[in-house]
Amino acid sequence: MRFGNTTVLHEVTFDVRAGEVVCLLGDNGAGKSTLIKVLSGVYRPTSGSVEIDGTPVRFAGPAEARARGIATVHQYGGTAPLMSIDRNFFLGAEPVKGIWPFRRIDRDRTAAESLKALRELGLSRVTDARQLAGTMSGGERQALAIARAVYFGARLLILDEPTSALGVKEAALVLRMIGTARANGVGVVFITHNAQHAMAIGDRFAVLISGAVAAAFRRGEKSRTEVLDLMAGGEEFQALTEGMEDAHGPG
Ligand SMILES: Nc1ncnc2c1ncn2[C@@H]1O[C@H](COP(=O)(O)OP(=O)(O)OP(=O)(O)O)[C@@H](O)[C@H]1O
Repeated sequence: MRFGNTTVLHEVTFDVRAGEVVCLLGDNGAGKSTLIKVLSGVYRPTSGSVEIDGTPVRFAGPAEARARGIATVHQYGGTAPLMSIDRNFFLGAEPVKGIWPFRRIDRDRTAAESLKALRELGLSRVTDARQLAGTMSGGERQALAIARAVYFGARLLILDEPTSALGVKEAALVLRMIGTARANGVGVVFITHNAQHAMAIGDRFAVLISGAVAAAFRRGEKSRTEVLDLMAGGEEFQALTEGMEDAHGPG
């Protein structure tokens, strides 16, 4: 993928199968966001191709990618805090009742159906779907966005740093929801800076460095330290912590 004279992605071969979680790791500026935008139809690749079921596809825009089952959830979940949980869940696909021109959203059905779906998908703390989404925690909002994608039949779910702003329990909730998506046969691309989160859920891993896939491996093939080092942040982090020990002096 080039922008003018700047090549942001090259040598990126990357595949995701149904029912697996592929973690895309990489430091800031490695090209993760650009890759997501290519996969989700925001950018058309200047060379190379995106294939679904082995057939090359060209998306005119994100709506076309969504129509082919590619759902993208960004860091803050894409939920509207001042809308109720059920409206967020259905977002334009609400069941309606009545006959035109008296058609209206069937609020009882949206509330009941979204609550049932969220509970089946593991969001058990939600008891009233008419509550504002803003009353949910950050992790619950992420989980809601993932649950919605699974419910509406996403085949590929792209998660852009869904756990990076969350505490441990909240991150665990999101990781569980990623597991639910996988169990439902959805292919997941999980973008993260957090090697621990990646290793908790990933089946395969790809490390992106300066726009190229520098390493690709399966679960269990590398230790956490090796992964951290690969993520280019690893060596720097070690140097940084060693530097800090020096700064504290002995004892
Ligand atoms: N539209 C563009 N035009 C020119 N350069 C771009 C464009 N978009 C991104 N880049 C450059 O490409 C590189 C990769 O950017 P990208 O946002 O994909 O990285 P990233 O891995 O997602 O980083 P981060 O974790 O910080 O979001 C950066 O050096 C960025 O400046």
